[in-house]
Amino acid sequence: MKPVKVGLLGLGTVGTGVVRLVEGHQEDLKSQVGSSIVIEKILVQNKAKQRALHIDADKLTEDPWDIIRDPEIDVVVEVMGGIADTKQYILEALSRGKHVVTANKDLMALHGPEIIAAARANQCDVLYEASVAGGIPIIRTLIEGFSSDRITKIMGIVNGTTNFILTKMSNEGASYGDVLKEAQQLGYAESDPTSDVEGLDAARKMTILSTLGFRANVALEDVSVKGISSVSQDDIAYAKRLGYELKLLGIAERQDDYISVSVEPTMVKLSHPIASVNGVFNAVYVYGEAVGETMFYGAGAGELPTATSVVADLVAVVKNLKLGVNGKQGVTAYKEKKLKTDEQISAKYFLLLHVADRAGVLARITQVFAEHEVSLQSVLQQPNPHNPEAEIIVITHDANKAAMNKVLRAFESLDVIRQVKSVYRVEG
Ligand SMILES: NC(=O)C1=CN([C@@H]2O[C@H](COP(=O)(O)OP(=O)(O)OC[C@H]3O[C@@H](n4cnc5c(N)ncnc54)[C@H](OP(=O)(O)O)[C@@H]3O)[C@@H](O)[C@H]2O)C=CC1
Ligand SMILES: N[C@@H](CC=O)C(=O)O
Repeated sequence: MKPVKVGLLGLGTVGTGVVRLVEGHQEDLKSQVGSSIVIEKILVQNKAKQRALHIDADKLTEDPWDIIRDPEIDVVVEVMGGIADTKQYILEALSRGKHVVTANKDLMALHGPEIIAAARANQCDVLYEASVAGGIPIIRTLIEGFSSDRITKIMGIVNGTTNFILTKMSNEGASYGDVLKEAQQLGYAESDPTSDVEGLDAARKMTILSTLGFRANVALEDVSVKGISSVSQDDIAYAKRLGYELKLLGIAERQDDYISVSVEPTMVKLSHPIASVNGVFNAVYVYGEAVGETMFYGAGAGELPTATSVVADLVAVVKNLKLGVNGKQGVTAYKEKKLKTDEQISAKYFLLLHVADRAGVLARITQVFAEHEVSLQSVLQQPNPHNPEAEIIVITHDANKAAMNKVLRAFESLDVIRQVKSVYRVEG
């Protein structure tokens, strides 16, 4: 078979890893697919920029159409990021019969169905394994490994930057700002790290995972999102004292065909395997009705881990080329989603309340929970280290989200409560 020619859009953290793997593992790749894989041209923003790798100058271009419109290019690998321009390049590449591999979760979460339909119409592959959980092959696992099962829960640490930050805050007492800078230097964070710390990156990944896992048309706006920017050292310390780690979790659940998807900082019981997933590592816990509990673990971001997923997709495209089956994989039709109401969403909650330190306070607070039928697992009252008043820590039993919201609204007008300091979901 003649060499397969690749046009690479982007030569940053991930693009550099892709070049290293394709060049460094060339013989091994060739032995798997029967032809060499050649990176023919590379799109960058600035050809004059110093690069971590030596690349022949004539391979670099600042004009995307040099790649998209080149009839010699068989596969476009998109690792430049962004949405509007990238979508245009990918759709044009597909219309010209080129296969596409992308690491772009922003694009796939928003426009995945349209891009996949365009690929199918042109009998092309569009593969996006690296878009979720970096080096963990979770997308292929959900599509193929779970094809015989019915998944009811997908829960994961799917953002490496925030897990890196929370781990360093928890284990080393490091400051949020310093660790975020370190994550940026290590190439983990998005070009605008707001999408990492505010949970949007994780929400995009959970949109992709829940669409594939539940085989339903979940959209980004269906995901309720809260990030970690308001998590304090105090919250982390309390979590630890009570036997939990605070993690940014994506949680997708299905019950009787009703779905909920959220991203939120969550107290995870230390005995749950997700609690010990640290640093830039990601983990995705999947519960299938038949298989029971499973968990997939690995590096969630960074040059080579992410590049392994991109290059594995490239290998899959070339194998499909050999078999003449491009554009024929994947789920052909997703079910119309049904979203759970707040009354149908059930979880345990942790609350940290700053309260007046006087007789009867605890009774008035527990009364509010009782009025809304939220039952309590544990209640702890102690002096508040920051002022002369007191703190109450409550962990509820499973409660529906609507009832919890009513409790929180009632607390706004309860004079004995000075401040609802923190509210977190609890898992495990
Ligand atoms: N970093 C990671 O760990 C992971 C990243 N991803 C995704 O992979 C993609 C790439 O991420 P990453 O490698 O970190 O990004 P970087 O910012 O490190 O690299 C982006 C690359 O694309 C080029 N580029 C960006 N915009 C343009 C443009 N408009 N025209 C031409 N070239 C452009 C840049 O050129 P130049 O070099 O000249 O600036 C650079 O080479 C993103 O979608 C990201 O979300 C997915 C999983 C993990
Ligand atoms: N910024 C992302 C990169 C990988 O998707 C993360 O931190 O997980």
